[in-house]
Amino acid sequence: MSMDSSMLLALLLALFIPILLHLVTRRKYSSYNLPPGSLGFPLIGQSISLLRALRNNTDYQWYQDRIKKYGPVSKMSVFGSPTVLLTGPAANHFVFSNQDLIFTQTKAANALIGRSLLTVSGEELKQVRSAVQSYLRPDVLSKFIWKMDEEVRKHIDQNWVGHKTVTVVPLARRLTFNIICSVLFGQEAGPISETMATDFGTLVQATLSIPVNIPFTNFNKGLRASRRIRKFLRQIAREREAAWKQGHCSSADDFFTYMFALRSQGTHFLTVEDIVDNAILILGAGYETSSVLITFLLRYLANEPDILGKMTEEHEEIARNKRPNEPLTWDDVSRMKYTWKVAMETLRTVPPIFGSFRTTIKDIEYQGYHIPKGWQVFTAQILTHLDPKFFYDPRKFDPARFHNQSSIPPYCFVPFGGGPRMCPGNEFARTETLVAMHYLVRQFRWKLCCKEENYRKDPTPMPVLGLPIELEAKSPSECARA
Ligand code: HEM
Repeated sequence: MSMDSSMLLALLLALFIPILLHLVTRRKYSSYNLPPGSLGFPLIGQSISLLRALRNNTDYQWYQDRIKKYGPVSKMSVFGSPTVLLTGPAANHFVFSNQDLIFTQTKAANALIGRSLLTVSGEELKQVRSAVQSYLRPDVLSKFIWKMDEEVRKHIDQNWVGHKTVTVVPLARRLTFNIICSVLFGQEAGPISETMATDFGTLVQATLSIPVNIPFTNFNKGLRASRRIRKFLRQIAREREAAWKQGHCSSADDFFTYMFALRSQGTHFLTVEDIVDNAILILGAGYETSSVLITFLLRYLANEPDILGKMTEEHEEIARNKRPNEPLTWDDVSRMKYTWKVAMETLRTVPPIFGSFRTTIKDIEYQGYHIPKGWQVFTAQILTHLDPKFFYDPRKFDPARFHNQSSIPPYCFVPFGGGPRMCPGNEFARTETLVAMHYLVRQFRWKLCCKEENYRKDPTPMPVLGLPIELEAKSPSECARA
C-alpha cells in the first residue's frame, strides 16, 4: 500500500470510527437518556487529551470547556471506559456516597497492588476498611508521633543542614516514605525503607500505565518492582507473625502484628498475602500525596512572607514551652491551627489527587440522565475548589478563608474525598505535615531558585524542576530549640 493510500485509510478510519461508535452506542442505549458528549475513539477516548491537560496544568480550563459545551453532566471515555463527568458539590456527594457506585482502579493498579482494600467488596470491604482505618486513627497515631518527630529531625540533619540549595521534590518524597515505613514497620523501618524506596517510585509511576506486559515498558518495570516489594514484605510479615505467636511482640509494635492481632479476634480474615497487599496500598497511597502537600507548602511560603511569619510565630510559641530536643507531642500538633489552615489552602489550590472515579454496578440516574451499568463516573476536585461561588477570589492564596470553616458549603472542599471511602490517612497526613513544617520553618529561610517554576500533574502535581530552593540556616539564637 502506498504512503498516500495508507494515510487516506487512516484518515477515513479517524472519521468513521467515532461515527460508528456513536451509532452503536445510540442503538444499544436507544431507550436511555444518555448525557451529552462524545465517547471518542475506542479505548483512547479523551484519555490523551485529559492527561495532556493535566500535564500542562490546564485541566481546570479543560473541564470548563466541556461544561461550556455540554453542561455540568457530560459523557466521554477515559482510561478505557465510557465515563460521565459530574460537576459541583452535589455531584461530589453523589460520587462519594452512592451505594450503586464502586471504587474504580486502573487495571495496572490492580495488577501492581494486588488484593487490597481497593479490590474487595461487601462484608470483606467493611472489615478491611475498618482494620486499616483503625491503625491510622488519631489515638494510635498519637503513640507514633515521636517516631514522626525522630524521622523528620534525622531527615533534616542528613539532607538539609549544611546545604546551600536543595531540591524539594525528591527530599519530600523520601521523608514521607521514611515516616510511613517507620509507623508501619516499627523498629526495623530504616533498612526496610532503604530497600523499597526506589521500587516504590517505580510502582507508583506505573499505576496509570497501559497494562500490557512488554519488556522495558513502565508497566513491566512496575510489575517487577511490585514482585520484589511483595517478596521482601512477605518475608518480614512471616517473621512478625512467628514472633507474635511466640509472644515476642505486641499488637502496638507495627502494622503486621496489629493486623494479626485483629485477625485472631475475628475482626477480619485476611491472609498474610492480603495483609502485605494492603500494606503496599497504604504505602503507595500515603507517601506521594503527602510529599505533594509539603512541596507546595514550601513553594507557596517562599512567596508569602506574611503568612510564613504568622506560621513561624505559631511554631516558636510551641517551642518556647518545650525543653531542647524534646519531641513534639499530640498536644503540640493540635495547637498548630494556623499552619493547618495554610496546609488546607495549599490542598484547595493544588489537590494532590486530581479526581475520584467510581464504576456503576447497575443502571443509575443522575439529574435526569441515565448512566448505564459498567460505566465510570468521575468528579474533579479542582472544579469546586476553584469555583468563585464557593471560594471568593479562588486563585488567591489566602489561608484566612479557613478561619470560619462552617462558611464553606459541604462537599466543596474535598482534598481527601468524602463518604465511606474518604481517605483514611487524612490525620496521618495532617500530623506528619505539621511536624515537618515545625522543624523546617524554625530552622531555615528559603528562596525559590526559579521564581516562575511551573508545575505539571503527572498525575500528581509536581514542579517541573523538582523545586530547587536556596537555603539559609537560621542562627542558633533564632532556633534555639529546633
Ligand atoms: C495530603 C495527603 C493525602 C491526600 C490529599 C489524600 C487523598 C486521598 C483521596 C482523595 C482518597 C479517596 C479517593 C477517592 O475517593 O476516589 C484517598 C484514599 C486513600 N488514602 Fe489518602 N490521601 C493522602 C494521604 C494519605 C496517607 C498518609 C495515607 C496512609 C497513611 C493514605 C491512605 C489512603 C488509602 C488506603 C486510601 C484508599 C481508601 C479506600 O479505598 O477506602 N492517604 N486519599
